[in-house]
Amino acid sequence: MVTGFKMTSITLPIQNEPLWLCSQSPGTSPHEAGAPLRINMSRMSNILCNTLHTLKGLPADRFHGFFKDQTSYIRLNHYNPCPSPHLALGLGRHQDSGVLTILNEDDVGGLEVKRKTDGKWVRVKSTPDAYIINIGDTTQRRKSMQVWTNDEYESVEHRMVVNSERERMKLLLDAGASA
Ligand SMILES: O=C(O)CCC(=O)C(=O)O
Ligand SMILES: [Fe+2]
Repeated sequence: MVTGFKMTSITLPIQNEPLWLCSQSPGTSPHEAGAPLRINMSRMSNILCNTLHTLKGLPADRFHGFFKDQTSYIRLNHYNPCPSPHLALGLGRHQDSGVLTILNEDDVGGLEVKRKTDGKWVRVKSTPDAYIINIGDTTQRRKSMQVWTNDEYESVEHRMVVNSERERMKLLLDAGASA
């Protein structure tokens, strides 16, 4: 049994004006701290959807109506250091649901994707100022990027490997279409 490892995830729905991310700087209200981030990531997912569709020859606004009552979330994942990283995963293998997920890789690292050609797990390199875009899988059928593009964009299986010494914080945006 692995003891002393904990992964915590906080989820903030975008649509319903819920909780705000806590501000770390004294004197800044949570509202001021959270708003720019939330809006920018939400806008980024719209721009990305349009771009991905345009690249495939689809009209950019083809799916706008699908986001009328969007089910998007911002998530904050926190992974404690794990004393036995070879015995535990921060997050097991999965494909993201929904339309797409936006995240970035920090210098702690640990995100791995399963390469389709040989089934090997490959570590994602940390690239400053770059974002990773995960294509949503088919579990929600009509509401995933893979289905919308007729499998032209395929979702990838991924997992999180933990670090023995350093904690890891990860901010993600899960873009989801109307329920
Ligand atoms: O924390 C990460 O780097 C990835 C987490 C992830 O894949 C997820 O929450 O869906
Ligand atoms: Fe994921």
